[in-house]
Amino acid sequence: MYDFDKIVERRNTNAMNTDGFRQYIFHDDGTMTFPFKDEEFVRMWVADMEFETPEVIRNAMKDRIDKGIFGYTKVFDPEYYKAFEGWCNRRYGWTFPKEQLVTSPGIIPALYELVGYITAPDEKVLAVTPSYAYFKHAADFNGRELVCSDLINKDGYYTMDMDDLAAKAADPKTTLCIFCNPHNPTGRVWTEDELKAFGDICEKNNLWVISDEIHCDLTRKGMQHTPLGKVMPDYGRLVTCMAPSKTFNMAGLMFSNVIIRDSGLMATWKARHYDFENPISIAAAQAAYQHGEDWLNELHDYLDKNFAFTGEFLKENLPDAKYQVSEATYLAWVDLSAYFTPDEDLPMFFANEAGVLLEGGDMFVQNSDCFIRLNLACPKSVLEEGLKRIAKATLNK
Ligand SMILES: Cc1ncc(COP(=O)(O)O)c(C/N=C2\CONC2=O)c1O
Repeated sequence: MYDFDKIVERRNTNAMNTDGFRQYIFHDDGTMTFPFKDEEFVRMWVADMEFETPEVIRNAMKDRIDKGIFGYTKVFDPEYYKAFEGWCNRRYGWTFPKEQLVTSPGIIPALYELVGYITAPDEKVLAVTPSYAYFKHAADFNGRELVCSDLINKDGYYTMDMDDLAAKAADPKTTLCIFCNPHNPTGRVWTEDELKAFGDICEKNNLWVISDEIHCDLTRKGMQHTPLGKVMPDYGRLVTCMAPSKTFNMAGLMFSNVIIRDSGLMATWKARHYDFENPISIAAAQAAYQHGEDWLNELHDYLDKNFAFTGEFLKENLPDAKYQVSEATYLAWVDLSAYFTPDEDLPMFFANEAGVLLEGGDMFVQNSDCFIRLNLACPKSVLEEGLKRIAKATLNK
């Protein structure tokens, strides 16, 4: 019903994906040159999708535009809470009272604020690694030390090192954990048992936890996301972050959900957070949760096929690459340590030798040497071209 094979032109739309890669990946000041024109690159880096945002969402945005005025706006209409809470209840069997829900122009801005609201200047933030770099940036921005607990990698399947987490959580100066559930970049969907073990460590050490669940709607068929709040139903020091931005390719609309249980932290948020919102973003998010399910189900089918194709391709063309289908996200995490050494700059190599833009190596804080992360949320034809170029450049190096 939906055309995920369609190539959508993104240039001249101020897209990070097409125009921001030099600065973000290579910290370039605009002088860097490559043996490829910008339009010749296969873009598999930043986590947004090459698929059109569902028409049902775009129609809701157009309807709001037709109302004609875009003055100061907040989420006053209870229909938004009903749509989002209904989504969580239907899909995850999890719910929360309306007074715990606030919104933020993105989860990263919320993390930047919450680290400052929750931790004192001399306190530390805990995260598992490899990690989405912005977890470290949120600590850095607030002048807090990030303490890393390396995930255990067993043939491409990652698990939490509970003994290491327990030891690091026991430090009285470590007061907050930013937890990625599901996990970017390894793609893990944490099981209830893993979440309970993690939750026990947090509870024993009275740790604040921000559970970043932005990827929760993007699971492979048969995988079930469990909100951390579901296995810690009575834990007051939990903040849960979710958003339609990854799910429906609307990150540019800057709209996400923050569920704060602690009344004291909520009071601080309400006192310090600038809570006006973009009226078109509210309309889009509400339509996503009310009417986005059909499109999402078809997206799941398409992504599952892209992950399966990637596995077959690597087995045939880069047999020493280690790869497991990600249980969630649209990001493939590929171990190329059989072909590269830790000192090699993989994003630079693949940009110059393959004309592929990807993230990898030390872009994920630590515990990520020789890995590349591939965005598979693109038409199959684009994925195939990207994989062919990656394999050719790797084998010819
Ligand atoms: C775990 C996680 N949290 C938050 C965000 C961003 O939230 P926002 O501020 O957009 O609401 C991302 C986006 N991840 C990206 C974006 O580009 N590459 C990535 O890995 C993410 O992976």
